Amino acid sequence: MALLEVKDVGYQYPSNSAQSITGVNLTMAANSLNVVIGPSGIGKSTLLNLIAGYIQPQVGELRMNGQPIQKASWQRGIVFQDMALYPWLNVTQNITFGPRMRKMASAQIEQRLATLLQETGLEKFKTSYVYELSGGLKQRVALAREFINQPDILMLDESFSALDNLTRDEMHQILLELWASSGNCVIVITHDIDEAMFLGQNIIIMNGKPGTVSQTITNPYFKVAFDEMANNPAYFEFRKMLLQQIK
Ligand SMILES: Nc1ncnc2c1ncn2[C@@H]1O[C@H](COP(=O)(O)OP(=O)(O)OP(=O)(O)O)[C@@H](O)[C@H]1O
Repeated sequence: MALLEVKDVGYQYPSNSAQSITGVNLTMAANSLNVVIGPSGIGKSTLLNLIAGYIQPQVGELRMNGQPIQKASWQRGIVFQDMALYPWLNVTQNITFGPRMRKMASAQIEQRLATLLQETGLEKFKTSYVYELSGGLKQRVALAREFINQPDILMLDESFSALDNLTRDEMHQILLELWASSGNCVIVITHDIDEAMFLGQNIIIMNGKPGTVSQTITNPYFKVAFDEMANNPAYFEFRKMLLQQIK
């Protein structure tokens, strides 16, 4: 059974006269890394909100591990671009806030925290307050804060789009490492075709009017850096094909 099943889902915001998404079908496996691309306003964030359980579809259904998704849960975390970290808490307190609230055993929290601080390179900042950190470091805290929950599904909504290229490349490596060591299902929304091609084991294409999922493609260039492909016409053909799909 797939970890996530989305069946014939349609959604219309109560305040909107138009349908936002329609007829969305997709499945995702545990331990998969999925990137959703599509033009602005096509319904990518709406799809994440539905998977998170923040909103409920008027048509169709979403299931996780066979169970209907009916409300928000720490088992489906979202990292937003603005992150919403707690400025009055330090890095460690931000990362451990969720598990402490859920009364996870301290020893387990400490163990997960130590691993995450090491994987994200945040060890030397563990007592810093988040207002003291750069944008890239804040994103690391935001990722660690979700990965510490070991959610079944972890979603990133344009999380890296405000970062400079170098910092974004670092974040890609950190995300890949966290994904590989956690075994979570990760879903990334991006506008950036090169980010999609690097991070997407599966690339999910949304287009149409109202928006829908038209294709899920197994990406032959998963984890392949753009720079390594300068002389590879097949890579650029694939990139062009993706761009045409999301025009
Ligand atoms: N809270 C809301 N109330 C009413 N309509 C909304 C709301 N949020 C989104 N929409 C509409 O639903 C459609 C899909 O929006 P959504 O934000 O999911 O698209 P998106 O692909 O994530 O866009 P972007 O890439 O620009 O963030 C759009 O037409 C948008 O105007």
